[in-house]
Amino acid sequence: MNILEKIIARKQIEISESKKHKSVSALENESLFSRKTISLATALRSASSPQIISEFKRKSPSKGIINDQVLPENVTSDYVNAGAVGLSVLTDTDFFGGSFDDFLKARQANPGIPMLRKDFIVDEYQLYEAKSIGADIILLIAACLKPSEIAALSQKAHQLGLEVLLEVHNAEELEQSIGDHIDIVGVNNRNLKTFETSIETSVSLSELIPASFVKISESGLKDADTIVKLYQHGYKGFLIGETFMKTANPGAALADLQQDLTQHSNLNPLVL
Ligand SMILES: O=C(O)c1ccccc1NCC(=O)[C@H](O)[C@H](O)COP(=O)(O)O
Repeated sequence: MNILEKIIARKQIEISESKKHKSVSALENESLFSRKTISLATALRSASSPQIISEFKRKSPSKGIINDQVLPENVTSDYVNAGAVGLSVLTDTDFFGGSFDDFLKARQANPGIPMLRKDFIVDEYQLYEAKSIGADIILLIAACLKPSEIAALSQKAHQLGLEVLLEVHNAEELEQSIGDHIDIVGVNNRNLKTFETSIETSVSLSELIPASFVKISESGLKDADTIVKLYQHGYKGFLIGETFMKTANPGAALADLQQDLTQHSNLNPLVL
């Protein structure tokens, strides 16, 4: 089994346990469920410079513990103050050390910013969970869902007012899974078999993504030069976790990157 298969196998068990403990109606009765969601796609579409989606990530299968010394409410507030366009908070516990509690603390501290529930969504029930904790956007990973499942989960997500980020790793996943039901396309630079990251994945897929989609690049992003290069290939957003989280002050690391981006002389996107 590769890592994604292991995560999904565990996730299925977790979902069936969660369903026993909390019904969909109970999730619908949570106070945040009726909250009006905020669009990340709109914020990205209207931006005229590279935008950072900053991730709260305690650990990962590729790196082990990244940072177990910081609090989600502090880090995410610092991210927002440093100019993040959106927040991504891991809610997977077993592989990433995240939780609903982390998400709720981040949401409570930052009521006015789009937040991605970063998890492995394979069941409609998880969309109700996402809505109940105050998420605005959910992730659908093409590598672990059939195109028909992506379409059905997207439709339900939209009914609940959630946006959909489709994550792809290659051209085949992109061609099979993309459709009008997708709000944002994310290209993940991490090879899930080797864990290596290569921004060439984002570069090569950029021209295959129709211009009508807002696109973001995910994983292994470390510096302004790389972000500007990808911005020139049409990426509007950049999902960054480890580069910030591995420092003692993740918010300050984002502020430094923003400063580097501001000073960058080469910010015009390529006309593709
Ligand atoms: O991060 C991992 O090791 C990982 C392993 C298996 C599946 C997913 C994984 N990461 C999820 C992500 O997509 C990243 O957390 C996100 O793109 C941020 O990446 P990074 O900036 O490299 O932390």
